[in-house]
Amino acid sequence: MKIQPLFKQHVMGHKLRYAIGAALLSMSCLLLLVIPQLLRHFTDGLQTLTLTGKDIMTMALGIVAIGLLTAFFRSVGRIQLFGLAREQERKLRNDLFAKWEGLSSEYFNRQRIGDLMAHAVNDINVMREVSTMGVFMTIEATVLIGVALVAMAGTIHIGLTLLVLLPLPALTYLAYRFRYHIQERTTHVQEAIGQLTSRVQEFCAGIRVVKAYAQEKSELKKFEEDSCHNREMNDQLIRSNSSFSSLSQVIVGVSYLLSVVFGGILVLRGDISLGDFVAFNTYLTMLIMPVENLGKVINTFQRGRAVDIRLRHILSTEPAVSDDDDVEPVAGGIRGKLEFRNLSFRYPDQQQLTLRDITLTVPQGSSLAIVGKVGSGKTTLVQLLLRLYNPPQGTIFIDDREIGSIPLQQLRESIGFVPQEHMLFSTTIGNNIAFHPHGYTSEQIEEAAKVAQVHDNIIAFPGKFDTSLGERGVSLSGGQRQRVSMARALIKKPSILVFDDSLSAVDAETEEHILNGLKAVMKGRTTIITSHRLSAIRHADQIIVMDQGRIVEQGNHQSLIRLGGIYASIYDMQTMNREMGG
Ligand SMILES: Nc1ncnc2c1ncn2[C@@H]1O[C@H](COP(=O)(O)OP(=O)(O)OP(=O)(O)O)[C@@H](O)[C@H]1O
Repeated sequence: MKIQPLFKQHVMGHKLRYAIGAALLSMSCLLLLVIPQLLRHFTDGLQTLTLTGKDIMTMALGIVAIGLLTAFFRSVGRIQLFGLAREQERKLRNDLFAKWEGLSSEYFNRQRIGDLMAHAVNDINVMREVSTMGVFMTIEATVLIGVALVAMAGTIHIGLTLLVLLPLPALTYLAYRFRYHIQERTTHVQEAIGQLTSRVQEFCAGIRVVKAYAQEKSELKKFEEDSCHNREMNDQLIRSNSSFSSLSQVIVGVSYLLSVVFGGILVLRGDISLGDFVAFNTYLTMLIMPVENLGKVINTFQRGRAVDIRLRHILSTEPAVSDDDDVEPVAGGIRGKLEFRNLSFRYPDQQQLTLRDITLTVPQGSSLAIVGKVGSGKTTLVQLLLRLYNPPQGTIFIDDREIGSIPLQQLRESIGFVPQEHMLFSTTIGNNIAFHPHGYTSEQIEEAAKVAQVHDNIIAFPGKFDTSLGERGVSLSGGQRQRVSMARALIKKPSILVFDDSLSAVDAETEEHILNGLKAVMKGRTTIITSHRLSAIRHADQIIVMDQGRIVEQGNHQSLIRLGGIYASIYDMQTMNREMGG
């Protein structure tokens, strides 16, 4: 998908408002340019002693009036243009967030959080700078430089104007030379900030591990290294920026010198009046700032261009998992019959197959348990059911429909998924359970919490269900987090329930309570449980044992024990452990 440059898109969408803002700002610049003409008459009048007190008063009032009008037009124009820039900033952030929401797990596996944050915060700030200072200074510089030069050449002295203009192409050359340099260094700064943000984010997420392993010093050292790198990158950018700005000032200074020396000679020779000389130098003084700003404008647009390319790259990223155009919702809703047909799957960028030739049917309303060693592919199998990754065409069917032909929204709304890592949001416990745009009643929230065996824990908190959680729910224990996460899936009353090792952080007694509570909920719903603990799954209608991505044993608890294979040996070992423990 090709996207137009973002700034161009925004301007084209708000042509009239940009035109009004530009007109108001131009008006203020034009008014400002009247002042040198007033000074010219004033100086000539003084020199010829023809000025009256009334003339002086009129001139003073004129300058005040111009000052007030300039300020008025400038500030209204500024409000208009800056308002547009804020509008663009808001829209870009929303678009970026919406884009990220649509992208699949695969994309996020490849990104560092710090980089994503840098895009959302710093990159968009640069875009705002383009639309505020960039636009503002471009209009100001164009009008001030253009009109001042015409006034200088047309009304004062064309030769002198051309002379002071001579050094200016050097400024353009300079800007050209610095162009890629500054862009490159800006990218390095963004990367360094991304690295720093990732480091802080990772540190905060892993604070318990850092402390438990007494790694504070080494973490601080790593942070210092990143911090130094960030400073170095910023120093390099500052050096480039200041060299550019100093050299441009030297060039402007040369123009000024030429004006004073040769303008002075022209006055002495009587080619121009003293008033002309004063007006000429006032114009030149007025030019210095916009000419200097021209450098900043080029600089800002260069940075903007680099950011624009980056943001457009993100905004045009196609999600790896998305609906085809011809998807049709399953009439009457998904009921929950699952079928895997010769499913083999390899993660993108991986050589090895993670799942091999999985063939399996899970009748609607029945339960399937998946056991197997670490890394045998249990999570991968359930993630494919949610289409967090794309399974190969024709390998997974739900209610006899190929999974790819079911709208993603309907598919995911029909599955209550309790993932291995229990992500809780920094809001109340109630909101964490009722994680749905339409919300749920407090009775439904309490009921789900009861089935997940976390109700009693929650009402023991002073704020009960309104208790606010710290970021990622760190104020709850691992087991409590697991059960809140489970309540979130149960409240949906989905046709398919998936528990991915969801009982690992609860004790045997709580596990028993949860499983008893789940019996009623599971009635009529297809349920998949992956677990390392056989006690959690032995009542499942169907159990599969996975090894290196394959189903190596299949049956129910009794038949697998009779088989005397891997399942039986895990069962023996766990039973022995329990007996030794008890
Ligand atoms: N996003 C990914 N990209 C590439 N490889 C992955 C990805 N996720 C998992 N894998 C690999 O796929 C294999 C199966 O992982 P999976 O998480 O499905 O195993 P599991 O049986 O659920 O393990 P566990 O019991 O530890 O949860 C592992 O070798 C793992 O390294």
